[in-house]
Amino acid sequence: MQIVQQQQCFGGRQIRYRHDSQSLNCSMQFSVFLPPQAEQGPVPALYWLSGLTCTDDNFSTKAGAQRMAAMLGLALIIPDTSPRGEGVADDPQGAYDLGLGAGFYVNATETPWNKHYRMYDYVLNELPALVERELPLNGKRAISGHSMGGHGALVLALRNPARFVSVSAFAPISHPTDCPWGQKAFTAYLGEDQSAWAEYDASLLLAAKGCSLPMLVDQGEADNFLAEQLRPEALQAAADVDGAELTLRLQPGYDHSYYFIASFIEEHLRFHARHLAG
Ligand SMILES: N[C@@H](CCC(=O)N[C@@H](CS)C(=O)NCC(=O)O)C(=O)O
Repeated sequence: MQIVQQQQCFGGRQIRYRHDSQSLNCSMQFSVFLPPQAEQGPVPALYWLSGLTCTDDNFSTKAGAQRMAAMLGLALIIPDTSPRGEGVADDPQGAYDLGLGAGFYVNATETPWNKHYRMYDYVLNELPALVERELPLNGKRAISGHSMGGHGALVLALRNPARFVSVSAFAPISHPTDCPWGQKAFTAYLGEDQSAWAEYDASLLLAAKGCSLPMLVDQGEADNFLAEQLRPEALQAAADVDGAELTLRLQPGYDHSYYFIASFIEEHLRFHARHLAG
């Protein structure tokens, strides 16, 4: 992997890398924050998955996570939200919620998407193997994300609890099989047969399998997408069935933006650092 850009930040380093991804079959960029502690020895990592229309840049420049990550000694690993580049399929209408910037963290099975859209494998396997080989990371991982990325974080953790110590989300798409964003993306990427969709629905996964990981979810009550797209009550109902360790907090007045994320990221970082230290 090659360094594209590098800045000092809170005594650590904010770095953007480019590499050839085998799972996505294209060249990809991702960003990393290495805290000052990484100069002394390997540190744990928080993976951050962004939402629709984002790249690795949104979280890096808008969330203000680096100050607290530097204090806590946490690395931040920030992938892009879809495969990119020439030859990578996009929505023919150029919609923001399908194709580029909208990979939904699934392994697509339908053409033309199945050539590149394998973000599930990328985030679960390829990216951790790469950064843990190349960077001073100790192999302990937590995962978080926003909206589509909150969905990705929950699904990855619920399906692979041994890979992560904790999971959190901001305004996650909690029940994608039952909302317009999820139904549109899953129909395109996974096909009409809805039996394949359940593996990528956090509420269905939680109801079916339970979860032993600590889960923290923040949701703004003034979020325009709350009722139609995000459905946190479905996640809460699933957690209630098996007594999963979910803390769902409704935050009055907050919308869907990075101002909301910036307001609560410190608490999420402290939550993950507590579990990563154990
Ligand atoms: N209104 C937006 C919907 C997409 C959106 O809200 N994206 C969220 C994630 S779901 C985001 O983080 N946007 C980028 C940003 O705020 O920096 C649009 O049409 O572009």
